[in-house]
Amino acid sequence: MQTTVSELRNGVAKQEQASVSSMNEIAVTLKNCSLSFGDVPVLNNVSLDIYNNEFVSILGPSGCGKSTLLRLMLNLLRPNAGGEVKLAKDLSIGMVFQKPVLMPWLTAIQNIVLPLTIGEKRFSKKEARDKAEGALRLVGLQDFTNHFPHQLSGGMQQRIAIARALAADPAVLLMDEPFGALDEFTREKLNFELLRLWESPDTSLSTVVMVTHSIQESVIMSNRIVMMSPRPAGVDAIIPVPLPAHREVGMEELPEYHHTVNELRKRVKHL
Ligand SMILES: Nc1ncnc2c1ncn2[C@@H]1O[C@H](COP(=O)(O)OP(=O)(O)OP(=O)(O)O)[C@@H](O)[C@H]1O
Repeated sequence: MQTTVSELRNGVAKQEQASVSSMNEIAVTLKNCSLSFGDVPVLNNVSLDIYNNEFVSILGPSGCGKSTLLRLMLNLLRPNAGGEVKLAKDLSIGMVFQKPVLMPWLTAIQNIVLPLTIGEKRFSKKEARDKAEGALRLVGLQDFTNHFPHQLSGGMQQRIAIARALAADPAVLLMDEPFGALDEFTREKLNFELLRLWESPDTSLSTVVMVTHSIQESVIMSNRIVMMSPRPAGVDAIIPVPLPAHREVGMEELPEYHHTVNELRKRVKHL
């Protein structure tokens, strides 16, 4: 069936694809990945498939190895012998960290342009500027192009960091507690802004993997939740979230939401 533009705008198409993700192509796969820092084992035989078009959250006890898992996916770390990390061919990957890590002496747009003009996949200055302007529009900060980080709120700075990652047109976005440093109000606002960006036909983004400490955030945002065990971490459970595909404010009232939150709480107690 042909997808209409309005369906896409409503975010239905991407989300529906996610709900049948088991039939979709794999975006990132980890097979039998163990990893140690010196003689400290951090990951223990982690196998995980992340599908195109899905939103996956990673939960687990502090220090269990969630960031390490993202760094494996990003190819910044290699697993021990016998482990394998594969990114589907031609898929580009972006990363957003807990803190926005902006250069204080550069304006909002200069912070986004800079990484586009260095490294392997380099754009011309004009292309980089156009992409950065587009990304600022996506996150609603087009009127703050020439502001410096100290002139922006914490939430706005994190939006710049998201825009910086999106400007490079990633298909897969890895996020390490992206909203952990924000107040509850800003955090909830950005949760839904991120979902709308993920659904939007104006971005190349199809897959998000997000580390979070918040059970509630993971349930409201994800299609599946990966619960990690304590270090050396393995996959304790993978929990599908039975909420309607298009997430909206107020779904926290639904029984499916409470059921999933309670199930995760019980699991956390037994870890
Ligand atoms: N570069 C490194 N060298 C040595 N040890 C490291 C390094 N990076 C992480 N570790 C250790 O690996 C373990 C897992 O760290 P990681 O940051 O992946 O955990 P996490 O689950 O993301 O933690 P948190 O939830 O607290 O952010 C920790 O014990 C940490 O001290």
